[in-house]
Amino acid sequence: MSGLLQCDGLEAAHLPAKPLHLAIGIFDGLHLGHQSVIEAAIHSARRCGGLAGVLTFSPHPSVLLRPESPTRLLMPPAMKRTVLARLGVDVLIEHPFTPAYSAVSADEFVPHLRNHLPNLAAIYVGENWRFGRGRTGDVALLVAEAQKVGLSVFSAPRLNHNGAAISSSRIRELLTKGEITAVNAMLGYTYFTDGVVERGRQLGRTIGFPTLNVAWEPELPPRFGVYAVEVLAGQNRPVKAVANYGLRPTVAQTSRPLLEVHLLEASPLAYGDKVTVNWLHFLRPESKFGSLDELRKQIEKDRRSALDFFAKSAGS
Ligand SMILES: Cc1cc2nc3c(=O)[nH]c(=O)nc-3n(C[C@H](O)[C@H](O)[C@H](O)COP(=O)(O)O)c2cc1C
Ligand SMILES: Nc1ncnc2c1ncn2[C@@H]1O[C@H](COP(=O)(O)OP(=O)(O)OP(=O)(O)O)[C@@H](O)[C@H]1O
Repeated sequence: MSGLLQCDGLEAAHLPAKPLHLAIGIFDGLHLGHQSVIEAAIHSARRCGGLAGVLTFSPHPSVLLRPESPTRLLMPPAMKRTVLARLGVDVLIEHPFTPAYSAVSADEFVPHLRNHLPNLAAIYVGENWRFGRGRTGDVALLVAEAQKVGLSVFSAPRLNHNGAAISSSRIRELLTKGEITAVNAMLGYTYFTDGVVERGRQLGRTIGFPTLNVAWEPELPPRFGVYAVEVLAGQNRPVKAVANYGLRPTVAQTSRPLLEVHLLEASPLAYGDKVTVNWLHFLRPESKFGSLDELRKQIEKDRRSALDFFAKSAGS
């Protein structure tokens, strides 16, 4: 099967009659641990001519269970779809996490799945996965319940990074601290922003640093600051750049953060172009300068730091 088939809920999952190898979880960020679960499903599906599926839930359960402080997500649904399609997943089922769904008990979970997915052949989760009302079900119960209806269960060992488990929560925390190198190491791909190039106030070019503004409003903003990034548009090769993400306190009074990209190489980018910005390296926190001249001198240093970063990464 080519392309990602999307289903809006289990009820709407009318799938081709092939064995379904289904990975289950929230999968916010699709980090290396998530990928090991999903890749196991893809691998088995390919071996037996079946379908590789992902069952995920939306909104995040915290919206229902902890409405006073819901989890702010690393990736919007569109970004999740992009990465899943890139991984080679055939089917994505986004099931609404409603009060009724949250009330399904751990014992009822497998029959409930089987009922909606008659071709379900195997379930893929991480070894720490919990399910059912109050998260009372664990992998041992899943295996026992699955056996009763002839399904197999694969549970992936927990993947670590620097001695601690990789998890979406850990990545969220590091992103807000600007630790983009660790974020990228745990994601297994480069954290990215998809957006459209917008016109700025054109002040940048008067101080010698024209910037492209990328329209973007993430649920979980990365740390405000200056980053070495690369910009991709269509099939063009990546363009090296340095970006500021933040409120630009030297020149603006706003509460709406902006991603501004200053290109380090010539490029045909124009307003309205769709771009992907890959976040590679944190250079410094955003700060408020006493004058435009001080800001200009600092941006010149940022340019050099970014060029050094690119020169070093080309040599490594
Ligand atoms: C590499 C880089 C670093 C920046 N750092 C800061 C900063 O630390 N503080 C700040 O107030 N603005 C910072 N800015 C934002 C500038 O104030 C902004 O790009 C400039 O005023 C142009 O804005 P405009 O696109 O709306 O014309 C930075 C911009 C770039 C490209
Ligand atoms: N480090 C990991 N190694 C292997 N599997 C993992 C890892 N982290 C999560 N998984 C598995 O991936 C699936 C989706 O996980 P989920 O998104 O619920 O967890 P998470 O990344 O730990 O998120 P959070 O930090 O928000 O709890 C689950 O089956 C889970 O067990």
